[in-house]
Amino acid sequence: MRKIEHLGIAVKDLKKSNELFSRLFGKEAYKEERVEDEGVLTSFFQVGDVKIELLEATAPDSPIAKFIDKRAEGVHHVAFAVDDIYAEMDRLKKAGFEILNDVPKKGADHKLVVFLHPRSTNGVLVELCQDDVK
Ligand SMILES: CC[C@@H](C(=O)O)C(=O)SCCNC(=O)CCNC(=O)[C@H](O)C(C)(C)COP(=O)(O)OP(=O)(O)OC[C@H]1O[C@@H](n2cnc3c(N)ncnc32)[C@H](O)[C@@H]1OP(=O)(O)O
Ligand SMILES: [Co+2]
Repeated sequence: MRKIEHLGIAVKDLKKSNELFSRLFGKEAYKEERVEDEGVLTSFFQVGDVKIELLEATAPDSPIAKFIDKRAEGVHHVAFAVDDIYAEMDRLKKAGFEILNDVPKKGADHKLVVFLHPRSTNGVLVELCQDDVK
């Protein structure tokens, strides 16, 4: 794992949270992107080397809707940049972590992503992302 690539923050209302985080960072989100397969609408802010990904649910069964129902708005996941996602999945599987998807999925902002179940990572949902060159 090279570095923290982004922090994912679950929000109820992306428009309102975009305004709030724009005031916090003193700049606008650089993009918004819908990821239908994850049931989310996202926006991204660049803060130094790290990105902040805001996530609003677009369906009631979206992981973001379930998270906010059970808990509250707030930090939802930590995403780490990797160079070879298959090698990292293999390493983590052998090290006893529970990988949630066998095949990397298309994430937002030109990434291939996989998730580790929070029950295998001290309650923190971990995402691995690799640049999607296609
Ligand atoms: C935009 C694409 C991508 C990117 O490019 O960056 C994204 O970031 S998409 C982000 C949204 N997608 C995901 O989160 C996919 C991975 N998550 C999952 O597969 C599921 O959310 C889950 C982690 C397997 C949980 O699903 P499920 O078992 O159906 O939900 P429950 O609500 O029943 O929760 C079970 C259990 O897990 C706890 N939980 C859920 N989410 C989190 C979380 N983000 N961090 C920590 N813990 C989490 C939840 O509280 C339950 O715990 P208990 O109540 O103690 O059983
Ligand atoms: Co993410």
